[in-house]
Amino acid sequence: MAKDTYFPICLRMKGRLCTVVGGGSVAERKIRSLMDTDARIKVIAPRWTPAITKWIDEGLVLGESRVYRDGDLKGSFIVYASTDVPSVNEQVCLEAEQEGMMFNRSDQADTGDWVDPAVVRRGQLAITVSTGGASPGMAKAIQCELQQEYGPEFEEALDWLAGLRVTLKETLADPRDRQRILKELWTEDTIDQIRNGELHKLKQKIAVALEPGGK
Ligand SMILES: C[C@@]1(CC(=O)O)c2cc3[nH]c(cc4nc(cc5[nH]c(cc(n2)[C@H]1CCC(=O)O)[C@@](C)(CC(=O)O)[C@@H]5CCC(=O)O)C(CC(=O)O)=C4CCC(=O)O)c(CCC(=O)O)c3CC(=O)O
Ligand SMILES: NC(=O)C1=CN([C@@H]2O[C@H](COP(=O)(O)OP(=O)(O)OC[C@H]3O[C@@H](n4cnc5c(N)ncnc54)[C@H](O)[C@@H]3O)[C@@H](O)[C@H]2O)C=CC1
Repeated sequence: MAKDTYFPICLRMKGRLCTVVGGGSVAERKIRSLMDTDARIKVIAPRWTPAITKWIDEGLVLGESRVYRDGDLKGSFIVYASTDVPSVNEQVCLEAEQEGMMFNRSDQADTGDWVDPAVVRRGQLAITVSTGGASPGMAKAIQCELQQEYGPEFEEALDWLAGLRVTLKETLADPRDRQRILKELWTEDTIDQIRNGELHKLKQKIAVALEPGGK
């Protein structure tokens, strides 16, 4: 049978309620990932890991210390069914489906609305890897490689690029002018220059392009 092809998008999570049912190592990983965003996070489980306990104590996560009950998902934007009991996960997914909420089922790759990718974050840069459930181990291995290849210098470079874009929008009225200048940046060696911490070389390219009569 043909495999599903998943559609990658980046969701805006600010203020949205995400409910995680289950409090084990998988739930912990899902919550850790949600905590990179400004989502509101609720976890429902009779027992949870020390890391989850700490987040609840710190007020970063709302904890309901009990088994899942029908109706628990009220108000959720997205839902994780992440217990180690398949019949419970099934119930959670059923409620989510009835309520029209998107859900992820941790114990079944091909059930649910999405699968989580492995992510490397460098500030606003998010590099995601997905094998669509075929091999989470491979996704993780590629994530480890990308972590080495794309270090913290990419966060700094992206901050600068974002600022540059804002400035150009403010100072150059014609979008074609902005595009011409920004295209000058992206030559074969730009990524290596960022990697080598040579942001000044990017700044130089922009300065040249901005000169009167510049390229
Ligand atoms: C479908 C998916 C659903 C979902 O969770 O969204 C899913 C499902 C399952 N994972 C299983 C096993 C493992 N998962 C990991 C690791 C990660 N799993 C993640 C995502 C996903 N896992 C989604 C698909 C992603 C994709 O394919 O690209 C990552 C990328 C992100 C994250 O979880 O946030 C995170 C790595 C990144 C990180 O750590 O940051 C490891 C490796 C390890 O832990 O070292 C193992 C053991 C090795 C192995 O099996 O390869 C099992 C089998 C359980 C069993 O055998 O019983 C199932 C259930 C099934 O296959 O049905
Ligand atoms: N998506 C992924 O990356 C992976 C998924 N899995 C799958 O995810 C499942 C969970 O894995 P772990 O977190 O390692 O299990 P775990 O055993 O560490 O944690 C299970 C959690 O579910 C809670 N729970 C049990 N019954 C519940 C109920 N009725 N209501 C609410 N919470 C309940 C437990 O209190 C516990 O917090 C595994 O069974 C496996 O099938 C496993 C490895 C990776």
